[in-house]
Amino acid sequence: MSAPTRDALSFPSSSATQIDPYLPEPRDSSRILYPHVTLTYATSLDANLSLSPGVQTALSGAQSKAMTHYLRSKHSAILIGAGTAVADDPSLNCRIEGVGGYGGVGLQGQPRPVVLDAKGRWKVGEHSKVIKLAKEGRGLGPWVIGAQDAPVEDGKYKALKDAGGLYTTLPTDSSGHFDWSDILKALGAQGITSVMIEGGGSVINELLNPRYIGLVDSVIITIAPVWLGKGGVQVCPDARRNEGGVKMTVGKLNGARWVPLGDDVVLCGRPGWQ
Ligand SMILES: NC(=O)C1=CN([C@@H]2O[C@H](COP(=O)(O)OP(=O)(O)OC[C@H]3O[C@@H](n4cnc5c(N)ncnc54)[C@H](O)[C@@H]3O)[C@@H](O)[C@H]2O)C=CC1
Ligand SMILES: Nc1nc(O)c(N)c(N[C@@H]2O[C@H](COP(=O)(O)O)[C@@H](O)[C@H]2O)n1
Repeated sequence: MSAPTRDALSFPSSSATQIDPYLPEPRDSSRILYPHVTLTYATSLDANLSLSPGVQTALSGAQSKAMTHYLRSKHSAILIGAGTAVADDPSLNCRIEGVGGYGGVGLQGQPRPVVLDAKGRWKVGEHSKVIKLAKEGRGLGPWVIGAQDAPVEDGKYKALKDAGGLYTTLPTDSSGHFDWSDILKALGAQGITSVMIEGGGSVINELLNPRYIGLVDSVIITIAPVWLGKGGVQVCPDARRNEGGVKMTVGKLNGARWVPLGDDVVLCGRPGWQ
């Protein structure tokens, strides 16, 4: 057991029971091929994730932030795109009271950070928060997924390896993108049974695209009572169109549940089409 820490967060069980139906079953071995996918992010009233690309913007209040860390404790991995890794220098660990590093045993309850970095944009190293936390025993080392022909700067493999992480590659299509089925199968092959995908804008809009929406099990959105204005990183997926280019259907959340948390509201549901 590690000593409880001052920065540990807590999330009341009365709120947790409202979110739990949207979360993966613990240790669900049927999810080996394709992990359970929870898409989750915080947005403004005008559907922005941040003020502008590359700018970290705090939207979640204290209670919804604790909810995000509760979600992190319920997934075996947490995935972001390189744009978010570069903008935010995120910690990507779980800081809820009782997980490993925050009062719990070993690294129990800590999710594996995964960063999609097809073009080698994220200069991860000793200075990165996620690396420091892994070395302090407060998080797992990150896995970085690059393109097979992407440049890898000196020291990247070592920095990741020393922190218990790794660098791996996947094939890309002609526009340099991984196929999401390949990403999820690669995680499943490493024993990941559930992944929480936090963003940023490109990642979320891709997964809400009609082509991929079937891979997403749950969506959990924190809506903060602010407007960020034009020029932000916006959640706005491609529409589903017929051959003539006319919009056919609208995406929607089935089984929607609204959970007020402080000044924010958390919307949970299962994605589908109307
Ligand atoms: N409010 C919130 O909950 C969140 C806000 N953010 C914000 O979002 C912004 C970053 O968003 P974006 O610039 O859109 O970047 P992003 O985080 O979506 O990363 C985009 C990059 O990820 C890689 N990538 C994504 N999908 C890929 C695929 N299928 N195949 C290969 N590589 C892929 C590529 O390198 C691409 O350039 C930041 O300002 C950050 O602060 C990020 C996460 C959550
Ligand atoms: N839930 C949530 N609320 C916000 O207001 C946010 N800006 C984000 N951003 C995401 O959280 C990551 C930061 O995590 P750490 O606290 O550094 O562990 C960031 O990278 C985004 O994915 N999320």
